[in-house]
Amino acid sequence: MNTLKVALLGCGNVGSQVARILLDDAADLASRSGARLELAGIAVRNVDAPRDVDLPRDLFTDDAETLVKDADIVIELMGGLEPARSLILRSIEHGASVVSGNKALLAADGPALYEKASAAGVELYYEAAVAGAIPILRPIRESLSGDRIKRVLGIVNGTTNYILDQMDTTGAAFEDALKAAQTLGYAEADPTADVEGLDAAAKGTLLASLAFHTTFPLDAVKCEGITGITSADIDAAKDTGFLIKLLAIAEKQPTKDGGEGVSVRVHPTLLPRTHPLAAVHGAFNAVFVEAENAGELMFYGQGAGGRPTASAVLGDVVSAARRMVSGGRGRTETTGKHLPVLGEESILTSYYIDIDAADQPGVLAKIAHVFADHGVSIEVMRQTMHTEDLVSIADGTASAELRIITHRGTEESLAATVEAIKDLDIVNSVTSVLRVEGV
Ligand SMILES: NC(=O)c1ccc[n+]([C@@H]2O[C@H](COP(=O)([O-])OP(=O)(O)OC[C@H]3O[C@@H](n4cnc5c(N)ncnc54)[C@H](O)[C@@H]3O)[C@@H](O)[C@H]2O)c1
Ligand SMILES: N[C@@H](CCO)C(=O)O
Ligand code: NA
Repeated sequence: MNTLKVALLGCGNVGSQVARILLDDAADLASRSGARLELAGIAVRNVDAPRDVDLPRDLFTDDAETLVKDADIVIELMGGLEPARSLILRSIEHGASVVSGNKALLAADGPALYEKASAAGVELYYEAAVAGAIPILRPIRESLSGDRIKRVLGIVNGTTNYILDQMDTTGAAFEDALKAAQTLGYAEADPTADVEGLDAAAKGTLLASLAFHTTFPLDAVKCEGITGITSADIDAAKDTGFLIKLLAIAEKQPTKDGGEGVSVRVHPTLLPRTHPLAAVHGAFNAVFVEAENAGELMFYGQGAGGRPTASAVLGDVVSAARRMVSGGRGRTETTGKHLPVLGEESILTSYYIDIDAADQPGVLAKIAHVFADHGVSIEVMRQTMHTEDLVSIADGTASAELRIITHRGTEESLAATVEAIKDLDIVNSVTSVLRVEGV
């Protein structure tokens, strides 16, 4: 049996688990790959740093450049753009196949890296980069390649799903839930990428590129994180039979000339509690795919954490090894469709708007007028009195809460409607504005 040399770059949450599995499960991995997978070395910043997993000291080096020169397969789990990018390029130049979990790098620079790998006849796999352990990239790239995907809705960030779930189920404060997610190893080194939606945006572009065979640039994603979500938003959602999830939504949308384009957006989203994605708790992830012929599919599992993510990495390593043993190329990126990339102005969505208004005759009519003037139609409107104080009702100082869900409209017209409502003299405040899916 041949031996393939495997170089590991990074030994943190994920890398340490990958090293452990490579050593502990060597016999199984060899029989599935058709070659022995020899862990040749692990590149880290500090070879003497304490580690959660007990690994042979002589495997460690701080010289990643030298390590990748002799490798057949390089596993990049350092994160960040540099030196990860240069080391991946160097590995490809030396003829190694590469497995990475680095969504930030792939979303920023994927096309250039896939092209280099393709030209060199080696594989570049990254199943761990989207939704951790869940097999989602390979099913989209291979199993669904005979279908047409219309839309992908993903809970693809474990940290934010954990935070929102804690806020919803235990009433936890945002900061406490974030600290717990960091301790559990879900969060990025800088959790801003998680809570501001950037991590989900990077994953959204990778999903869109594979699903729609069109490269989707990261800077074209409309991205809003969860830092603005208050307990009032959580309570209002609960009260109306919804919950809030941070979704990455990649979809085909009609273009003005009658064709179709692709949009990607990330934002906190209200979902009915009966929606399949509403059952995704804790740091779990799920990707809901709507395809023309397959219909609706849901992929569910652990999207973060060292061991689950290591499972996806090892799956890619075995696939790359098998290719090396049997020869021939795997399926490469198919971005030849070149659909137009749509910006914010073309995105169609529904809004939930919570309005604190005076409880006077004619208030509903005034508010309904603003919607009509902006061409936005209302799907549901519900009114709740804020007071049972008969004096304030009689003298006209009572207030009412209006909860409105709109039909789908453009972001532009919905945002303008909200601004115009805020300006009405009978409106005290607009207390919550969230986008809605699944109604
Ligand atoms: N943690 C998760 O749940 C998870 C899930 C999916 C994907 N990922 C991705 O996997 C990658 C690794 O994540 P992690 O959570 O294991 O990160 P981590 O911060 O725990 O580990 C990073 C490791 O890389 C090493 N490293 C960083 N820069 C280096 C450099 N310049 N030279 C040598 N070594 C260097 C560090 O010493 C550390 O050992 C990231 O790209 C991350 O986005 C992580
Ligand atoms: N920080 C990421 C890790 C998995 O990519 C998350 O919370 O989902
Ligand atoms: Na995955």
